[in-house]
Amino acid sequence: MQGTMKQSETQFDNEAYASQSVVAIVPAAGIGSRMGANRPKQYLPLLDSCILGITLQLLLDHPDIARVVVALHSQDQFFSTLSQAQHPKLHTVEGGLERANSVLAALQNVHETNAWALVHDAARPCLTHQDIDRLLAARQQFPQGAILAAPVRDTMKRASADGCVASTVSREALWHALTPQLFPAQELQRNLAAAIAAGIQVTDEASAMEWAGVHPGLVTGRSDNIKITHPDDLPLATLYLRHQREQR
Ligand SMILES: Nc1ccn([C@@H]2O[C@H](COP(=O)(O)OP(=O)(O)OP(=O)(O)O)[C@@H](O)[C@H]2O)c(=O)n1
Ligand SMILES: C[C@](O)(CO)[C@H](O)COP(=O)(O)O
Repeated sequence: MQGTMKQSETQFDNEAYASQSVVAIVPAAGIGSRMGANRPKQYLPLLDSCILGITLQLLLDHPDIARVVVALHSQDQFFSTLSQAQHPKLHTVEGGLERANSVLAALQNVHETNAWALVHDAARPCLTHQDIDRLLAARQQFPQGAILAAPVRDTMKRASADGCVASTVSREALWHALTPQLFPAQELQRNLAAAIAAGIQVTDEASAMEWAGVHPGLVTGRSDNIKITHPDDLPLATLYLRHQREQR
């Protein structure tokens, strides 16, 4: 579709999108139970900062991101120590019990007309501006919204209850959902609120949009955009970030 667009149409879209704010939403209210550390994982040291500090700086530095709204745990004791805490583009809200509640709380702070919400996990500090740019550009092809995702690489198995292989699942059309996920903010807020109220399990923003009948676009993202979940993800993220900084 993009390939068949006339230059004047592309220019029109670029100008139209330029007048619409992009607000980054960062769910950072989790406790990091799988990490098993002595503090919420987003505050664990990473290079010269911590996981959340690196994620926020990356988003604050992007020229197309107007504001960053971060959802924090009600008992958060660490955020005020970050060098980004007083940044004029940064706003905080109190998160909720599940990730989806935290995202919804942050979306309620978005009042800009026709804003786009770019939702990104605090726990994914290895995101690059290159991937953000690719996702923002995809609004032309996917005006309903899109997510970064990675095609499944390995042979996939379905397990049976006894822990054996029940079958091999075709990986043909399977993707890993990553973040950021980009949607019109008002629609996302409406669909997320409705999905939560209906008791639907919403593990990412696309799930809420899918539940409302929307088919978000899939935009191939870099495989180093990992979510730090378990202890052995931290050295991997350190390695990826060092490599990215060497490439700059
Ligand atoms: N109630 C919650 C739960 C999670 N998150 C955030 O959502 C992102 C993805 O969640 P996950 O990696 O699962 O983080 P945790 O919930 O902290 O980890 P765990 O499931 O191991 O406890 C993280 O940035 C986390 O801080 C949130 O804002 N509010
Ligand atoms: C949104 C997400 O990062 C997409 O991969 C993920 O679903 C959220 O974290 P969780 O570990 O699935 O709770």
